[in-house]
Amino acid sequence: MISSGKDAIYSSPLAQVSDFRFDENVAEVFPDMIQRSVPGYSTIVDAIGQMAGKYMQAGAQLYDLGCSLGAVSLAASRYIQAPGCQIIGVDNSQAMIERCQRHIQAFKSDVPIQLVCDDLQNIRITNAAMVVMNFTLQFIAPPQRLDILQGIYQGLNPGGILVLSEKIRHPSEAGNELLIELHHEFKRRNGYSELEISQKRTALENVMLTDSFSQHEQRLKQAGFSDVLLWFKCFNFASLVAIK
Ligand SMILES: C[S@@+](CC[C@H](N)C(=O)[O-])C[C@H]1O[C@@H](n2cnc3c(N)ncnc32)[C@H](O)[C@@H]1O
Ligand SMILES: O=C(O)C(=O)C[C@]1(C(=O)O)C=C[C@@H](O)C=C1
Repeated sequence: MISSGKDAIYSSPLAQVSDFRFDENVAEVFPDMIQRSVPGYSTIVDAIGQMAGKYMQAGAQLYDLGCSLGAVSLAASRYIQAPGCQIIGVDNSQAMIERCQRHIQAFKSDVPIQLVCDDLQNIRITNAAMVVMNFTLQFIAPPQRLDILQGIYQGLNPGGILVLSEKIRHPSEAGNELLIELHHEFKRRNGYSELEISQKRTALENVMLTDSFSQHEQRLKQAGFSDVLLWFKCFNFASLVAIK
């Protein structure tokens, strides 16, 4: 593993909080940031690996869209047993892809992992037994989300799955506020200050637009998926499996 630091990006008062970007500063502290920000992150990544062990068929591809530092790709590579598989990790952040390459080299995966630095919307999915978007779709402009899911559906082999993890919004205001408060308390317990929590919330406001569970379910069905299941939820973080 290459060295990575502690997330202190929002720890000092900023004159103006700019929109959140997956740049060099974020890439450098990303393992710490995501672990302390997303309840159940390690559980989710490991379970996605287990699903790769079950669903990957001989000669098929797994796409990890918005792969960041490759946590999902590496977890999948530890569980895949089927011969001749390939993992394709895609991210449009150069800083993430460069670090991801170093992580993967350090790990020496048995399954080949190919990295592509591009907008995931330019990637044609083919011969896929599994596609993963682990906290990535939330960063795509809402009008483009259905198109992306349709492309994934078309590129999946019969019986293939999409794992979609997202921060979600509860439809009622009171219910949503409760989930947000529980999430903020999770962050406090992981050492984030009120200033860090509020400045990051501002930074994410325009770039991370969340949908409700039923919006996700409806869109996945509209894209063609025959079954959609919620397999993980903690506060306002959820992970779904959509089966072709
Ligand atoms: C929250 S992180 C994903 C975490 C990662 N999947 C994991 O499990 O550790 C979101 C990632 O999606 C990438 N991303 C956002 N929009 C993208 C796009 N249009 N195309 C490709 N990657 C994108 C970001 O650069 C970032 O690395
Ligand atoms: O920190 C938050 O409040 C988040 O919403 C978490 C979240 C995510 O869901 O992707 C946002 C940005 C960072 O990439 C890490 C985690």
